[in-house]
This record gives sequence, C-alpha cells and structure tokens, in this order.
Amino acid sequence: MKAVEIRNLNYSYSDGTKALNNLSLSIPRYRRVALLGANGSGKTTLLQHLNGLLLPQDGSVTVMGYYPVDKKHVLKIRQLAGMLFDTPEDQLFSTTVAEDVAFGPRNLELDEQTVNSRVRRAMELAGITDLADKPPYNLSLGQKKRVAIAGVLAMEPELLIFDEPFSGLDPRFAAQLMDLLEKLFHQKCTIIITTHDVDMAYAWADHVIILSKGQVLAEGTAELLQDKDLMTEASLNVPMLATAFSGTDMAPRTPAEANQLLRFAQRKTKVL
Ligand SMILES: Nc1ncnc2c1ncn2[C@@H]1O[C@H](COP(=O)(O)OP(=O)(O)OP(=O)(O)O)[C@@H](O)[C@H]1O
Repeated sequence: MKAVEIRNLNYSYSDGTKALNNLSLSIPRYRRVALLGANGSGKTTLLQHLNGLLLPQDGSVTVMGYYPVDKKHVLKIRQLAGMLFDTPEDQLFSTTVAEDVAFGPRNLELDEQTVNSRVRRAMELAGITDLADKPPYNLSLGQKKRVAIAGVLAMEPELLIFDEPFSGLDPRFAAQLMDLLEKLFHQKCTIIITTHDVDMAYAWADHVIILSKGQVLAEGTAELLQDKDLMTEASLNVPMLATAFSGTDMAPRTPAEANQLLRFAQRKTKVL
C-alpha cells in the first residue's frame, strides 16, 4: 500500500491560474519525503490535496491506501493525514495553547483521559509544556509553529504533511524539530515536507520530488539533487553539502554522509 497515489491531478484557482497540470505521483509508506520546487511551482496546492483542504477538480488522490480524497471521506483523511500549514496562525483559534492542542482529539470524540494524555504527550514532544495556559495569539511565530505541530501530533496521524516546517524557527528548535521528525519516522510515520532548503532535503530525505510548473519534473532518491542540469531546470541550486569540501577526504560522498555533517553542524549550533 502506498502513502499517496495521485493520478492525473489538475487544479486551477478561480482566477484561472493553473497550479497543477496533469500531475501523477506515488509515494511509498515510511519514507522521509522532501517536496521541492521554485516559488509558484505548486507545492502548497499539492499538499492541500493530501488532507482534503482542496478536492481534485480532475484526476484522483488516494492517501494511505484507504480512501480517495473526496467530500465523503474528508474527516477520516484528516485523521490519517495531519497537516502543518506554512502560516501557523491559520490553525490556531482556541483561548489557550492546551485547548488548541486538544481541539483535534476532542473532535474525534475520544474520552477525556485519552484526550488529556495525547495533549500532554504532544506538548512534550513539541517542547511547549510551559506554554500550556497562554493564549496562542500572543506567541512568537516559532512558538505558534510549535503549538500547531503539537496540534497535529495530538491527532496521531500516520502521514505528516509539513509545509515549510523550518521557516521562522531558530536554529535550536530547527535541530529539535529535525530530531522530532526522526523520532516520528521511527514510530512508523510517513513524513512529507516542502522546503526551499536543498541542503536539508539532500541530507534528510530518502524520497525527493521536484515540481515545476505544476508537474513532477523528477522523483527519486536524494542523489537527484546532485544533477546540475536538473536543478537548473527546476530553478534550484545544487546542495552545498553535495559539493562541500570537494577534493578533500572530508567531502560527503552520499546524502547519508551529508546528513552526518549536517547533524554535526546542528549540534555545534545547539551548544552555542
Ligand atoms: N488562492 C489562489 N488564487 C489564485 N492563484 C493561486 C492561489 N494560491 C496559489 N495560486 C497560484 O498557484 C500557483 C501555485 O502556487 P503554490 O502556492 O501551490 O506554489 P508553491 O510551490 O507552494 O510556492 P511557494 O514556494 O512560493 O510557497 C502559483 O502560480 C500561485 O500564484
């Protein structure tokens, strides 16, 4: 069973902008997936189809093998596929952080004890236990992002969809989020993120999708990002980590070695 199957998906906004153009792709389960592409290539529009925020105008979307994404299945899909928006304000609306994190599980009609334990666990994972009683609208952007992440985690989804999760985060929390993604991945989640950070994608992802003009330009392992012509066509840069220390024996030869280098740099940042 695939995490995501998309067949011939088209999507045009009401002003006539064609954001997705006959797009097809297939994402295996239990992968770390990076979705890359220039501004306006269709990344957010695509992600919004994965949890039913947008419904296919033409073509089909199936998530976690269970359901086609359509009106009838939208609630079940949102339970399976948790989405973090690139603007966290759009998903915070309760009077306290704890209430916000509890909103999703309460909607699932779980008993109060289960809701409370999910909320506690999600807040711990997101590192926001000390913010529990604060009103979300007073928080900083990075804190809001953490609250939104906790809200997603409290739903315990199998598929995590994060639109630009690292933007607006300080280096320390970016490193913590990276650790958290790794933990969730090992708890058998499939994780899809969009990012403009080709180095992060190169070091982290085991499945890379490059979009251009609403279509999949290329799909495969992170080695794809070493292809200079492909990256130029996608208006992206070759990751620095792919060329770092070239000519020396410190040069990472694979994305896995680049990951070690990135982790090392992040741990140094954490110490600072
Ligand atoms: N609400 C909207 N109404 C009209 N056009 C839109 C709307 N939202 C997005 N678009 C257009 O659809 C296309 C794809 O946009 P989308 O936001 O999916 O791209 P993206 O790859 O996520 O971009 P970015 O990297 O800048 O976030 C762009 O041409 C954009 O201008």
